[in-house]
Amino acid sequence: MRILVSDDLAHEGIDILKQEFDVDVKTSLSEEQLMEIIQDYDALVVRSATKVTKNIIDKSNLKVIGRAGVGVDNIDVDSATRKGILVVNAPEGNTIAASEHTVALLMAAARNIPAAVASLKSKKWDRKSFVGVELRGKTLGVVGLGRIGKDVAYKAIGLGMNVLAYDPYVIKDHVENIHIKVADLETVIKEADFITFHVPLTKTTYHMIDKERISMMKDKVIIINCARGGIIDETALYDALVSGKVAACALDVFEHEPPLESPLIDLPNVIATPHLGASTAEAQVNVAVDVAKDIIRALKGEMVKNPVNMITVRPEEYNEIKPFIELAEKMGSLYTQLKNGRISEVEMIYTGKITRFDVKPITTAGIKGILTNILEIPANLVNAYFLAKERGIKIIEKKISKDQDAPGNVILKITTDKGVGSVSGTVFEKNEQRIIAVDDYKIDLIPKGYALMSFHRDRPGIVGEVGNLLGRNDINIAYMQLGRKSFRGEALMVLGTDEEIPENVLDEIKKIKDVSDAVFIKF
Ligand SMILES: NC(=O)C1=CN([C@@H]2O[C@H](COP(=O)(O)OP(=O)(O)OC[C@H]3O[C@@H](n4cnc5c(N)ncnc54)[C@H](O)[C@@H]3O)[C@@H](O)[C@H]2O)C=CC1
Ligand SMILES: O=C(O)C(=O)COP(=O)(O)O
Repeated sequence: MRILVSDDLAHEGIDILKQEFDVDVKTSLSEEQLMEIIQDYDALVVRSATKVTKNIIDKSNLKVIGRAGVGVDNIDVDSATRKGILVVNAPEGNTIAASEHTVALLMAAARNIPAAVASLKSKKWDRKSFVGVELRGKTLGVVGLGRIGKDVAYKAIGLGMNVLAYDPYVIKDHVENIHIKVADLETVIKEADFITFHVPLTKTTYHMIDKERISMMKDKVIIINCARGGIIDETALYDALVSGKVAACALDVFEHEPPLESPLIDLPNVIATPHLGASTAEAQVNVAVDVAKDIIRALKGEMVKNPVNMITVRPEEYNEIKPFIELAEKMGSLYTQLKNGRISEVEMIYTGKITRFDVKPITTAGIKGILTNILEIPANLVNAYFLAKERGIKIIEKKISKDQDAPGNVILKITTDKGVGSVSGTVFEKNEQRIIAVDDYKIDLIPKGYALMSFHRDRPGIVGEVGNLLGRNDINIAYMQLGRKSFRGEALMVLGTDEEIPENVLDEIKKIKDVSDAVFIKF
């Protein structure tokens, strides 16, 4: 397998990748250049410079895209997800670097440090022009209270600041215990003397600070943005810096990078660094190593640590749910091999001890199994939900957790325009997977290898007739299962076979008296 690294990555990460796979490092490629070579690679590793566009993704045969850092706004994650390409990032390794850079910018802006340095270096001894403001006792507004925002808040509290934060996704009580006051966005921007941003760039956060919101801020506010350009409308910010509404701002990030044409960087009250938040020796090693390890896990088909577009399984739960993930996929695949019809709803019902866990990965695997036989695009655990949603399939997940000590059971119920059908499965001790029912037929089937499933009316001799026919065609029977609704009533026969059953033999089976259907199943 081949890996392309298209941005600067610390050699510690590249060394890890090289131990397992072929690695090429080619940086500063244009979209066209990347499109020309991307088909040759299974994995792509980027930082923020490479824009991983839909065009690149569509051209690629990538299995995984790794982001050595946090923000994935330079990757078209939706296009990757649709194609079943896993996206991973390295969200922990640069928290401290970004948080320390934020504090550095905060202090530099409060004390006019860059301008004062430049003045002295131009041989001027000017002390009057650079009188600053103190941080102690002032209010720092923190927008986005994730890893970096929280760390900045702790540091600000250490500097004697009051912290007022806005993050609609954090639990208020939890952070207020640690002296961070939480409020809505308007209150934060109205009351803060300094405002710092630590939200990802998304459709919701794009231009969340515009002309109107700037007008609500205190006069002479100082703004720090070490998160993403695009969160603040740069034209509105420019006007406010010129008018003096905003006293100063410190920017590490810009809507278009490099921002060499941006009038913002020429303003005297703007401090600007070239996206250096994560650029410390320590952070670069951390993120390169973290992303390299996840790329290797992904290429080896193992569970990754930092998926962006796939459900995470907690490592301590993985061993418990893994056999159910495998089983659910086989149940889904069995269903769509056995029956057809336009699927409108998939319901996964869980009982017994599996209900103690997060079952979403199992549901996803069931959907993957269903879609694998009916879609052109290969379904996998990354795109299964997405593809199902795109086809208008409603997905319901239900846990019936009355007896959490009973063996775990999964029922997959599928509604189509031809009716409702189901497959049930369980996992015994030692992770033995079994399919225990198809519709109302009770069976006990190990979902492995090949099987013939035939529906017939129960009568003496019918099993022998099917067996004989397979024998005549040199198809060996490995095991047999019979499920019937009633004595001499409708029945389902499952014959495990060592060989594949060709179409013509299936047709002959279907012609046997009282056989209503016969399907060859591959697990
Ligand atoms: N300048 C640089 O070099 C670096 C910049 N970054 C940027 O910083 C961002 C934050 O990084 P982390 O703290 O590690 O991410 P994180 O995911 O831990 O935190 C982001 C926080 O933003 C919150 N959030 C999301 N949407 C929001 C909204 N509409 N309003 C308010 N809060 C919202 C989330 O609830 C979360 O708590 C990254 O997404 C990245 O864009 C990260 C590292 C380095
Ligand atoms: O991790 C992030 O989100 C960053 O913005 C860091 O970007 P970089 O890897 O230094 O180009």
